Amino acid sequence: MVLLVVMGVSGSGKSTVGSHLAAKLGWKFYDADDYHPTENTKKMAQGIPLNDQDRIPWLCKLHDILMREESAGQSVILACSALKKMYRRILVSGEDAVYSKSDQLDSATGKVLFIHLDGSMELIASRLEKRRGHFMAPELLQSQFDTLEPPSAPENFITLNSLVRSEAFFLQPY
Ligand SMILES: Nc1ncnc2c1ncn2[C@@H]1O[C@H](COP(=O)(O)OP(=O)(O)OP(=O)(O)O)[C@@H](O)[C@H]1O
Ligand SMILES: O=C(O)[C@H](O)[C@@H](O)[C@H](O)[C@H](O)CO
Repeated sequence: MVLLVVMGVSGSGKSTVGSHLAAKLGWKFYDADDYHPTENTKKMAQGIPLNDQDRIPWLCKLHDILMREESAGQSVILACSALKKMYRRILVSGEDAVYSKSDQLDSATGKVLFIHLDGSMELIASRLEKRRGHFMAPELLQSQFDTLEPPSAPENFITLNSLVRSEAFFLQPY
C-alpha cells in the first residue's frame, strides 16, 4: 500500500501526471482542487492567493482522506500543491502538525511519498496561458513560486522535472 502525493505549483502538471499514473497503476486518484471550499475557489478565481488560514482546514480534510485509504489498505495518488513544508506535514500527520515542532513528527514522514514536479516559471506560465476552463487565475503563478518551499531532507520525496511525460513514468504496481 502506497500513499503518493504529486505536488508543485499551479500548472506544474499534478493533475495530468497524477491521474495518468493512477490509471496506469490501478490506484485511486484524488485531486485536491475538488476539495476546496467555495470561498477558496472564488478567491483564486479573483486572483487572490490563498493564505495559511484558507489552506489548513483543506489540508486537514485531505489528510483524513489519506488516512482513510491507508486504513483500507488502498494505494492512492493525491494531486495537491502542498507548497510549504508545514502543509506537507499536515498531509502526513494532520492538525497536530500545525502546533508541534517539526522534529516531533519526523518519524511519520515516511508514510507518504511526495513527488515534486519542478519546472521553470517560463515553462509553467506558457502552459497556464493555454489552459482553458480552470478556475485558477494564471497571474497567481508568481505567488505560487513565492510560497513554494521545495521539499528537503528528512522529508520523503523525489523531484521530477515538470517536463516528465506521464506515459513514461517508471513506477510499477506493487
Ligand atoms: N508533462 C507535460 N507536458 C506538457 N503539458 C503538460 C504536461 N503536464 C501538464 N501539462 C499541461 O499543462 C497544463 C497544467 O497541467 P495540470 O492542470 O495537470 O497542472 P496542475 O499542477 O494540476 O495545475 P493546478 O494546480 O492549477 O490544477 C494543462 O493544460 C496540461 O495539459
Ligand atoms: O495551495 C494553493 O494555492 C492551491 O492548492 C492552488 O495551488 C490550487 O488549488 C491549484 O493549484 C489551482 O489549480
